[in-house]
Amino acid sequence: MSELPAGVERRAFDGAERLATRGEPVYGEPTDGEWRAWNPNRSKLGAMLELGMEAGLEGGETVLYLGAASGTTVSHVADFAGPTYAVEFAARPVRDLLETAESRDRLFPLLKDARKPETYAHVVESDVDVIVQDVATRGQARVALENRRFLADDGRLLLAVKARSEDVTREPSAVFEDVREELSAGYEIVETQGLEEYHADHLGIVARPR
Ligand SMILES: C[S@@+](CC[C@H](N)C(=O)[O-])C[C@H]1O[C@@H](n2cnc3c(N)ncnc32)[C@H](O)[C@@H]1O
Repeated sequence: MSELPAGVERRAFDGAERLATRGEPVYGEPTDGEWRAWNPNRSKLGAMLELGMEAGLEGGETVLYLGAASGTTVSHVADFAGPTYAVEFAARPVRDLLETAESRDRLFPLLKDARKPETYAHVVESDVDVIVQDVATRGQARVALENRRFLADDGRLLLAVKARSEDVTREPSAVFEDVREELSAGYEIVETQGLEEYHADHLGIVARPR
């Protein structure tokens, strides 16, 4: 089991041990004082941590988060990380994301398309420590490759691949194999693990830039 980053703890909520961060609640999750439970069923990164994947997070990192939606996961990230740039291209969830960011001064929502990194390259600092990606769109490997330019040489990609977003008709394992293959053009894969305990047909990938 890899260690949890500083600022993420296992704590008891109603008698059950759960991951938790400190911050304002966002999606109706249980709280205990300033701690809020991190629901792995609603968060691929939460599932990756729950499963003990080698995310390499220590806390305080600079993060580029792709596919932030309304902020369920990125709010937890901004609770323990440093500057957290949250890219989401759908206007509606970004409205909620902006609200989430009000109580988090290290969270920077960006209404941008993750396939067009040149449109936010002037905002996101270079050499980020971590890219977290959960875009649920076709071309997930390409998105990771195109955003690699932001990642420090010793940085990490924490990627959740949704098989059905690539092709609903194919076997997830075949889709995952293709994604791994395509990713290898720019990344060395450190670890993969199926997330099905929490998210059907999703693969968690930890990778380093080549
Ligand atoms: C599964 S949801 C993300 C959930 C979120 N990561 C969480 O855990 O709270 C996928 C999101 O990716 C967004 N998305 C898909 N393609 C995108 C793109 N090219 N650029 C930015 N966001 C994208 C969708 O609008 C959607 O909100």
